[in-house]
Amino acid sequence: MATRIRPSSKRCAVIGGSGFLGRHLVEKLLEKGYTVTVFDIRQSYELPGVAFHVGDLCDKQALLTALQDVSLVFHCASPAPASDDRALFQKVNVDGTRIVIQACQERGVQKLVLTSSASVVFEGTDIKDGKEELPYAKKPIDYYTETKIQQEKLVLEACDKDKGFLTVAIRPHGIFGPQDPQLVPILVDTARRGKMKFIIGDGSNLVDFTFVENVVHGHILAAEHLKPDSPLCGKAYHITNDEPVRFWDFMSQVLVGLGYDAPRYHLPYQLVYGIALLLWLVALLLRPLVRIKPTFTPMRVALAGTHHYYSCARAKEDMGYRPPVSLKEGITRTVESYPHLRKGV
Ligand SMILES: NC(=O)C1=CN([C@@H]2O[C@H](COP(=O)(O)OP(=O)(O)OC[C@H]3O[C@@H](n4cnc5c(N)ncnc54)[C@H](O)[C@@H]3O)[C@@H](O)[C@H]2O)C=CC1
Ligand SMILES: CC(C)CCC[C@@H](C)[C@H]1CC[C@H]2C3=C(CC[C@]12C)[C@@]1(C)CCC(=O)C[C@@H]1CC3
Repeated sequence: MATRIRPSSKRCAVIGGSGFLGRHLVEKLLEKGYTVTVFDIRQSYELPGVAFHVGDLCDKQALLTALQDVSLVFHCASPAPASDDRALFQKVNVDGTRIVIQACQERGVQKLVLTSSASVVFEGTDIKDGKEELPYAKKPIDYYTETKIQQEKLVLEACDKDKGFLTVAIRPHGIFGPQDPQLVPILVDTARRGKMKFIIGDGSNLVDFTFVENVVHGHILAAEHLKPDSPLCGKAYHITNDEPVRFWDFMSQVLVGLGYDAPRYHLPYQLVYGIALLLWLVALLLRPLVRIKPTFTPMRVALAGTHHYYSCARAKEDMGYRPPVSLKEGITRTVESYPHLRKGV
């Protein structure tokens, strides 16, 4: 009788592996002896031993080809939050994630680890030491968050021990580190245009910024602890640096590290949020004629002016998570990795 040979548990695929988090994850997986396939709409680098499949995750056939003999899938693909494109978020994060789940099941993949976001519970008001039990945001702050909620629900509901298909969601927050295309580049661009002089609110709001290697560590721990009898099945986990920091202190440390002045003048939060909302509406109305991309979007202003930090006690308890890199060390390594963004360069 022919027996089906299960693929090795060290054969994995990283969907979105050409991105910021994806690439760091791929490098660490290789270091740990995994065989890695990357599936992404673009190929942004080359690495010996990594098989690249360029394709759209909405294309099931392309996914089925890439997932052959793979037992573990990390899904960390998403359109960038800044794209603010409702149809694209729906297509990739929701419809595309359904296709990822189907392709995994058809290919006999045993474990699916989703990169979700701690923002799935954020509605623009303070969250202090937020636990995973917090309800999903009823009024998500933007289309990106709205579809990340639906994506996470789809993946967690697909967990089925009887069918041998296990799922878990990692919720990182404010990922930063070398090669990040978002946080530091946007910050420096705003500073170069003379717009980083102001602190929104009183500057005392605490938030999580998480070094990318810690987020990678959380993903790999989750994959390795995800077993039929483990508490991880079908659950979400916050992965943070476990060192909440004042939003404006973090911004100032990065800016000063790169030779720019720290923001100094305070502006009332409600006023800036109102202006950002107005600009966003104007940009939306003018979209058929001209594409305007405001720097201070309502989402960014809300993130800059409220408390939003999360407890990672569940990850500590269930998978022994401890952040390997401190915030101080993470900031130093990040600043050193952007010599081209230094003031005057
Ligand atoms: N950067 C952050 O602060 C946070 C990010 N996340 C999540 O982490 C994940 C990774 O984010 P980053 O690395 O920051 O973003 P990124 O933009 O650097 O990487 C995303 C990757 O997904 C790929 N992709 C997009 N659409 C695709 C499609 N249709 N088919 C195949 N590949 C596609 C992109 O080409 C890109 O390489 C995302 O799911 C994001 O929602 C969660 C919390 C915070
Ligand atoms: C212009 C300034 C007020 C702010 C500049 C920095 C911002 C670009 C970043 C500060 C917090 C970041 C953040 C994200 C993107 C970049 C920031 C807004 C996310 C929205 C990325 C995707 C997520 O899932 C949540 C993140 C929260 C923090």
